[in-house]
Formats: sequence, C-alpha cells, structure tokens
Amino acid sequence: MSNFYNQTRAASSLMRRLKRSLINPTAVTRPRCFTTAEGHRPTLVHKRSLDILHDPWFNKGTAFSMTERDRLDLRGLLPPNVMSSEQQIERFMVDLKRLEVQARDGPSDPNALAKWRILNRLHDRNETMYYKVLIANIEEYAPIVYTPTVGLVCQNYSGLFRRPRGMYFSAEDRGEMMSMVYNWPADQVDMIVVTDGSRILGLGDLGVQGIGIAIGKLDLYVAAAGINPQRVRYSFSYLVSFASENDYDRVLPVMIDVGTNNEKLLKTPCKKGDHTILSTDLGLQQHRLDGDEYIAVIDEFMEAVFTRWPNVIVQFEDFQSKWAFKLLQRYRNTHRMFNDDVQGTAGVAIAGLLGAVRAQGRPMIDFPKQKIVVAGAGSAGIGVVNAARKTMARMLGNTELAFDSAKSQFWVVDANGLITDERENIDPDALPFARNTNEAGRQGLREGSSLVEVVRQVRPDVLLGLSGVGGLFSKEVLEALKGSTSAKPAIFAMSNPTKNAECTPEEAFSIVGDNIIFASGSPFRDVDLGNGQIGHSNQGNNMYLFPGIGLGTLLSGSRIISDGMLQAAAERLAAYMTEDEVLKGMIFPPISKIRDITKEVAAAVVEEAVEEDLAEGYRDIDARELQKICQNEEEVLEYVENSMWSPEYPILVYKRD
Ligand SMILES: NC(=O)c1ccc[n+]([C@@H]2O[C@H](COP(=O)([O-])OP(=O)(O)OC[C@H]3O[C@@H](n4cnc5c(N)ncnc54)[C@H](O)[C@@H]3O)[C@@H](O)[C@H]2O)c1
Ligand SMILES: O=C(O)C[C@H](O)C(=O)O
Ligand SMILES: [Mg+2]
Repeated sequence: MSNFYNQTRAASSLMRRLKRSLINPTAVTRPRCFTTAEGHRPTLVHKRSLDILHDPWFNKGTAFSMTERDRLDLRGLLPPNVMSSEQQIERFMVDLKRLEVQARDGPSDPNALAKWRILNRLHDRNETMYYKVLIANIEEYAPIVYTPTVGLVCQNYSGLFRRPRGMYFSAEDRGEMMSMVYNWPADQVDMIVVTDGSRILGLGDLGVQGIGIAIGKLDLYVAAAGINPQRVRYSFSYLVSFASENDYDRVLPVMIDVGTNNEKLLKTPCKKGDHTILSTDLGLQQHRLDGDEYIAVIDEFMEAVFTRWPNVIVQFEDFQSKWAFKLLQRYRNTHRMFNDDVQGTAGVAIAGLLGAVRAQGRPMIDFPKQKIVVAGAGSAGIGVVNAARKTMARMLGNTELAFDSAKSQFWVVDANGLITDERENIDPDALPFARNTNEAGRQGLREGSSLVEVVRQVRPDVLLGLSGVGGLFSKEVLEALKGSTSAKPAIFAMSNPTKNAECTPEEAFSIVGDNIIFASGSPFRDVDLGNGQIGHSNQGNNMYLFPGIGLGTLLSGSRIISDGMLQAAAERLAAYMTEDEVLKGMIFPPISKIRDITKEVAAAVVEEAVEEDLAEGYRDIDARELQKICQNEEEVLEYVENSMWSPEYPILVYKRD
C-alpha cells in the first residue's frame, strides 16, 4: 500500500514538473540537459564568474577545465592547476587527515589553524560579521588571520583551499590578462595586494600558496584602515545606496603564478591504491620564469589592473629580493604602488630605532650617532639601512657629506658574514653599505666576519635581524651584545613567523639583561622580570604602517607614493608613543590601537601629499578642498576618520531590475 502510494506520488510529482517545464522551461528545478555528438551532456547555466563558484550545485572548483573557465568568465578566479576530481578528492583527504598534526604552530597556540578555518568560513558566509568579530577582537585574532598563523596557512594553502578568494594571473595567461581582469565583477577596486609567492615571510618559496599572505594583509586593510570591502555601488540618491549582485569586493588579493622553484610543490606524485595522482598543489607545475619573461608577466598584470581600475593602489608583498627592488624602481614613479617589505618595513624600523634612542633617555637628534648591526641584506634589511641612512643624513643637515658619512653607522652581515668591499659579486643594492676593508681591519674585522665577531668588535647600540633565520641571535651573540656601548641596547628580532625570529624576548632579557629594548616581527608575550618588573615585548611589524600608507594615498588621490609620504608615515608612528611609555621600553603601541594609529598615519600621508602638491582629491573632495582641510590637523584626522568604513548591516530592500 505504502509502496503504491509512493509510486503514485513520484509519478504525479514528475507530471507536475513536466507540465511546469512545458509552460515555462526555466521553471524546472534541475538544469535542462542535452546530449552532444560526443555523448557529453552539457548543462545550461544562467550564471557566470564568481556566481558560479559560489553556487554549490554548479561549482567544480579547481576541476573547471581551461575551456570551461574561458566560456564561463572564470579565468583568473581559480588557481591555475586544473585538477581531475580524483586529485581534488585526494587533496581534500590529505588535508582532512593531517588536520591534527598541522594544527600546531609551536606551543604558543595549538589551535591556531583550527581558529583560522573557523574565521575563514565566517568570512565566506557573512563579511560584515567577520569584520565585526575581527575589529572587536583584533589583539586576539590578528595573530590568526595575519602573522604568525598566516605563515602556516600559506604552507598548507593547497589543502585548506575551499572557496577561492582573489585572482590568479599565471604565466599561462600571457596575452589574456587585459581581458581576464574583467572577470572580477567589481567596477571599483581600491586596494590590491599582490605577491608572486617567492619569499613568504621567512618561509621561502611557497608558490601559488602565497596568496594567503595577500588575503591576510587585506584583512588588515579592512579592519585597521577601514577600507570598504563591500559591494556597494554609490548612487545618485542621498537616501539609498544601490547594492548589486554584480558588485564584488573592492579589495583584491592577487597571486601572480610564474611557477615555483620549491621542488616539493612540483609534480610530487602521490600513490593512491594502484594509481598515481599528480601533484595536489594548486599552482603551475613549472620552474619560475626569470629575466625578461618574468618582467613581461608583471608588466602585463600592471597594465591590465591599471587599465580597468586607474585609481587602484597596488601593494607588492613578499617578492624575493632579486625582484623586489627592480620592480619598485620600475613602477614607483608611474604607478600608485609601493613595496611593503622594502618601504613599509623601513618605516616601521625607523620608528622603532627612533623609539630606542628616546628610550635611552637621549634626544632623537642623537640617532645619527647610533651604531647599528643588521643581520640580513635582503629586501627588508637593505630597505631599512637605506631609509635609516637617509633619516640620519636629514638630521645632520641633508648635505651630500652627511649622506656619505651616515653609511659608516651600519654593519651589514648576510649569510656569508660581514659585507665589505672585498665581497665578490656583491649585490648592487648592498654595495653602498659594504665596509671598507682597511677600516674594518682596524676594527679587528674582515670580509665575512661572523655575526658574533661583528657584535663583539662593534659593540653596537642596536642589533637588528631581518635574516629569516630563527635563533640567529644565539647565546654567544647575545652575550657579545652585553659589551654594547649603549646603556640600553636594542634588539630587534624582526623575522617572521614566530619560529624564524632571531631570538625570543625571554632569551634577550635573560642573557643581555633587564635594561634592553626588545621588538620582534611576530607577537610574543611580555617577560616577567620579577620584582613586579616587566620586560616589554614590542611587535615591530609593518602592519603599523602599510594600512595607513594605503588609506592616506587613497584619500589624498596622489598618483604616486613618494619618499616624503613614506617618511611622514614613519615619523607619525614614531611620535605616537608618549615619553613615559618609551622610557618604560614600549616603543610600539599595542595592536588594540591599530585603527587609531592607522588613522594618524593616513592623516600624515594626506598632509604630505598635499604639501608636495601630489594630492588630486578623492570622490567629492577635490585638491583645493583638501588643501583647506590640511590647514588644520584636527580636520585632517576628522576627514580620515569619517572616510573609514565600519562593518554594519545595511537595511536591504528588494528592487526589480
Ligand atoms: N617585521 C617586519 O615587519 C618584517 C617586514 C619584512 C620582512 N620581515 C622578515 O624579514 C625576513 C627577511 O626578509 P627579506 O625579504 O629581506 O628576505 P631575503 O631572503 O631577501 O633576505 C634574507 C637575508 O638574510 C641573509 N641571511 C641568511 N642567513 C643568514 C645568517 N645566518 N646570518 C646573517 N644573514 C643571513 C641572507 O643572506 C639575505 O641577505 C623574513 O623573515 C621576513 O618575514 C619582517
Ligand atoms: O607579513 C608580515 O608579518 C611582515 C612582513 O611583511 C614579512 O614579510 O614578514
Ligand atoms: Mg611581507
């Protein structure tokens, strides 16, 4: 009886659906199917682009073939490696099974990766709520969406990948970029963070997985700088803003995949039962392009994004040093761009170095007397010494002589030891800081002297690490720093993530003594020194600058990001800390204040852009209006604050097209 009942119900349901489909063919709940000559049965879809990827019924993720990607405007919205469904499942299963092991990022937070997954799912489901949670709990969750956990996320990104975020421009897309950039459905993009994955934090070449760092940096652009990520179309009406399904995120993470030289990510076949499955990595399975071929890809990308969004700002992130400086020189005078690792880091380090001078109870003007040993001569280390040298020269009167003499305050040590003018094949970017061999000899040093020898002989005021080598400031090196001529030496262990820090604050305070200044790139807890005393562990990370540099540039409408704008940003950060705080060893603010700091930094950038006559205005504030605003510091701050987006649910009303 019940069987008969079920059959009758199924038959009448089928009749109802057929009848409906005869009257209105689009009303069938399942898509209509046809059989082609080859026997495939295509399915008609009435969606394209991201709408397909966000539809669980149609989405195939990385299994969309290249022809399908072109047919459906998906090119660039997925990582470039087209996978079979077996590869997809294998990738998923490997990730699922290693969850336990990979969830650990050292003893500090065994649940960091699990927290990232939960937050990421919230980001996919409800952006407003995601950013509300992030802003309200920034101290707790910045270390999850950003450094250090973002490093672990990048290392595992191929496994963690679920819903794509951002765009992928690959070497295979040469000749297509100008058209594929239109696959991103937003008519306005304010901020792009782009990486080629070649040097992610201190973790090396992570290939396509590096997109995680661009996503993390943009989270801070939204949370700290209040760059509006949402799909709002500004309308002619003061009463209503039109939101449209076709307007997507105005912050865009980008991965330029030119291959990888990380062999682990290249065609590592894995065995599955009797058959072998090719790499489960999401990236191009080839070695990195180099030379002119590489530059041609980056040029094509820049042309494409600036053609579609002429007002966009592009932040270059985690490019290996070999390209970081060259690309910066190539575009910085013609495009709204900057390199965070070179310029953002330099600004943060300058603010920290000036803070360290103040913390010694000396006036900032004494900065040119500081002896600074820098371990690491990559994009970050060289960026810092260049900027510090310029700052010293300015303090000494900005003459050529001052600029020339300032370089003698730095000793740069890389993987091959102290850099001197005897170094063969010296990197041209490091050349100005190569020590004169004779003079080094008089100090008891030579080409290639070890870090410990340099610290012992120079007795520096500051020991700064941007080497990416965890533990480089060994017991021996820190013991040597006890001989510093400074009453309060500064130790900056700036490499990321946590395990790549040159030393921990516990090591620094316990070996060098209580009377030091300590800063690190990734967050560490303060150290209990006993007797109610606290050893402050400052976080010296470019996160205190890049959001303000981007926001200030956007709000000023400057066509380029000048040295002066970057310098103004660094100086504002340096001035943020009070005398009292600095004397207690707090040279950087807590991250809970990041929104306020970013406002200040952005205001300084706007003021400088106006001062240099670079500001062209933003939206309905033109250059002249900006000039007026900039006559009063309070007004600039108000202008910036009022332009910062805060996550609030809008009231939604349905409107027929
Ligand atoms: N705190 C921050 O805001 C911040 C900003 C940017 C970069 N960083 C960190 O700085 C590190 C380096 O970045 P990069 O772009 O300059 O990398 P890079 O690979 O270009 O440079 C690393 C440099 O360290 C040198 N080095 C390697 N081993 C060494 C050793 N044993 N002793 C001395 N020097 C050694 C290398 O020779 C090279 O010059 C990374 O860990 C990155 O996370 C931190
Ligand atoms: O990403 C960070 O935390 C800082 C910096 O940009 C880095 O490359 O380490
Ligand atoms: Mg970086």
